[in-house]
Amino acid sequence: MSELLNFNYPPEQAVERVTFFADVILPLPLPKLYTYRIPFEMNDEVLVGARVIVQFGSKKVLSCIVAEIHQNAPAEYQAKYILDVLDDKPIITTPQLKLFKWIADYYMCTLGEVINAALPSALKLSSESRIQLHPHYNPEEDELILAPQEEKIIYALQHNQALTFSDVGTLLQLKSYHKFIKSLIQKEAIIIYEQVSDKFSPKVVKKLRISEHFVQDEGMLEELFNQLAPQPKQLDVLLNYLQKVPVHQDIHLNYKGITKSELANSPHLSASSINTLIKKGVLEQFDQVVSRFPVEHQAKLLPMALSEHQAKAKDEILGLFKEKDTVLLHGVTGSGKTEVYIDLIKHALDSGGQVLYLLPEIALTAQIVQRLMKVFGDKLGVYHSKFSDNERAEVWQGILSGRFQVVVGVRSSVFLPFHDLSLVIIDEEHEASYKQYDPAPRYNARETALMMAHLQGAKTLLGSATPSVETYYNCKTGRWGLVEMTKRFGEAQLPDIELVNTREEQHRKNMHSHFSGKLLTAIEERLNRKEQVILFQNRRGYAPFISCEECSWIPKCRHCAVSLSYHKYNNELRCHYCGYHERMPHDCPACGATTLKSMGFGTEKVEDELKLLLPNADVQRMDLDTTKKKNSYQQIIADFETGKTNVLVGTQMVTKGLDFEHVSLVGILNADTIINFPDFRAHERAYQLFVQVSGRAGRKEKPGAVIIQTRDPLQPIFRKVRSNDYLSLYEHEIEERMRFVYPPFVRMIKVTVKHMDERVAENAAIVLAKDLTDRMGKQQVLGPEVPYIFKIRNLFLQEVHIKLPRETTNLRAAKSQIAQAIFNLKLLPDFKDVRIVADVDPV
Ligand SMILES: Nc1ncnc2c1ncn2[C@@H]1O[C@H](COP(=O)(O)OP(=O)(O)OP(=O)(O)O)[C@@H](O)[C@H]1O
Ligand SMILES: [Zn+2]
Repeated sequence: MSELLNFNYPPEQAVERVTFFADVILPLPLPKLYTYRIPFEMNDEVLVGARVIVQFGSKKVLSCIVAEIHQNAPAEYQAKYILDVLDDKPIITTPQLKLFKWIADYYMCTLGEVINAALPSALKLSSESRIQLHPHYNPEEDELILAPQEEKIIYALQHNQALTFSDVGTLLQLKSYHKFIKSLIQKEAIIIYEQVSDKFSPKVVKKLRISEHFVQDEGMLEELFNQLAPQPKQLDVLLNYLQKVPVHQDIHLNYKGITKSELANSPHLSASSINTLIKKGVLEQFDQVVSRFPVEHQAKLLPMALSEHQAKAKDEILGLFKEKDTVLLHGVTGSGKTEVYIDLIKHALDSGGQVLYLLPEIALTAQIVQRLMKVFGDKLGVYHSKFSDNERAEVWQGILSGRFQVVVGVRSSVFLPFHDLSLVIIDEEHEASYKQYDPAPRYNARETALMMAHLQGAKTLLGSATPSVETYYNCKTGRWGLVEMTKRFGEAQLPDIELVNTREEQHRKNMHSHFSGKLLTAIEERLNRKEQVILFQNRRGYAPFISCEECSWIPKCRHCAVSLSYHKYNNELRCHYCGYHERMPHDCPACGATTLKSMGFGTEKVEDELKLLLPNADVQRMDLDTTKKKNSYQQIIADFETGKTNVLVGTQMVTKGLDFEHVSLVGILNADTIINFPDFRAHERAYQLFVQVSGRAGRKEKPGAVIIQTRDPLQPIFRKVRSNDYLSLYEHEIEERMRFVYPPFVRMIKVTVKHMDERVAENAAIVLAKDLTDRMGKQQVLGPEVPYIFKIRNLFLQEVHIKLPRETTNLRAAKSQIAQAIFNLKLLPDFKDVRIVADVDPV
């Protein structure tokens, strides 16, 4: 806790003293850094990257990060003093600060937003607004006209140093008390401040040890034995302690002590004699701070010996790293890329650097962490959002202290305080989930990690069986190195892929709900052979919408322009955009008929129906709905690994990276919705998805098969998927991108205009698009247009797309033009409450 009431700093000091100023990052979306003056006596204490406390505005006290220290007083305002210093060591490293500035710049947001996203909340400070008397206000002397409620507040403040807002509510017995606080602030009778407290709480265990004076020399211990001789039970406790903590061999062992339960864990020891010894002062209790990640994972195994192909790939990568900073490992599914990564990580750690291993999704961490833990033991840190705040803060600090040298994590791990990175691995580099949509910073962890590596002189290895077109293009043009692995590890073969025409099957009455006879038989066969099956459907819930057969009524979200999905397990209709939900009605609210029918299908329905169709299947589902709890991923994956379940149904979570020995069949229930998605990347995405999910089959000895259900088997993409022909996909795509001017030939920035009123949104977008066109030219500005989903959370949306030719654009200048256009728009009275979001490199 810091007392923050010290507003009276001593007057200006003697002249020879050097005056320093600090630019700080406040946790607010402010466009600029604020400059504060460092009180002379804190000159040595204020450090770049550490947290300090400052007063912001006239009413707020906040914690913030020092970004820079210099001697230039701000020209525009009188700098206030820093009030207090919180950290004696930086919690943000210098390369990290540089990276944060790059993110803010590149993704067009503020440093405050970056810091907010970056710091685990346990390292942010919690603050609660409180009020106190204004330092210049003396209720006894100054005459202010106060309302009776205001007088009550002042009276209370004369007797208590401070009140929280809720105290004021209780005091006045009123719900709407804020107006009195506001009025007192205006009258300068009170001020608001924030009580700041550190939220990170270390984990503490209670332990016991022999009180210090008994172990200072051997005589004392002997003396103690004599004293306790008449009490055999107590003597037993002491002997048991010494057996477990042999203090007589090494005095220092006593310092670590033992927990009470460990001490009591012996047949004839009584808890009461332990308590007596504590009371007598023979044993003392103390608190010990322990890690939330106990050191039980000593590295046990050497990495697996690399196969010839793997060793060759590794040598090629290391060779290319001599000339290039970035290399792509393009290896087919199951080619054993992970072992190559492990080998390279070992190599990097041996030479003393840090390693970051990025994965696109939590579902993937479970298996990879297991594999890495065996090799790297407790040097390995794990970082993702299913961890508690305190756990994340501990990983953060573990990297600063050098405890964790290699970290596996998802998107947000690019914010971690590395300072000596030598290798970054970006696994499944093609994944769209590396991009953050909302809120700002709307960063792509792949690009951010590349920049982080660049800033720290580290090498980056991207890996994928289905690289993104942009990445492959960088390799083809020679900017990045390329290493290929074209065969699966060992004897394993790529699976056979078969297409089932669901339109025809329907005619032949060969569809059992959403399963073709062929798929169903194939599943049954595998289960009879004690093999396993993965089924993919790209929607969660039971059905994407319901409809009345009589009157065609379809329930829609109240806040978004989408239909509500039906979730059967809780009989609910739910919006997947805003979370709005309501009970599934029994009969149609429009016409009253009882003919509501679910349309289309999601993972929940697949699970349900399969259980009916094949009663001997042990089906488990993995999607957003079944993985809300902290350990649910691990549980689902472990159950499938051990054979407790034999069919895994899921959304894109089951499609990539997972490695199961006994999966010999993969089924894609409906390929059509994936192919027909309206986006310039749709084709690429569909290819990636089909190849990745197919790649889960036949990874070890058992040969794999894939069944894809579609109404249109002649789609050219299937030919490429079946022959695993990435190159032909790439060539087709890159030609289209060139012809229709899309990335990688241009950078795109999507500007979304949002407003409650459809007309206002539309007009604002027109004005904005016009201004942008005037600035940048017709070629570069597209729109405005109404997106496919035109309303989300009660805001109507309009989009303007900007295309910036990669080779010729001055990106910084272009972004500043865009920012200026947005700024100007907001100055117009009609549009002042329009919300505008710029998304750089949208995916
Ligand atoms: N050197 C090795 N010795 C023994 N087993 C290996 C070796 N290399 C890989 N494997 C095994 O081969 C299988 C496939 O490897 P891995 O999961 O690394 O493939 P991948 O290239 O990452 O595939 P995907 O792109 O599908 O994720 C795994 O079960 C792995 O344990
Ligand atoms: Zn909604």
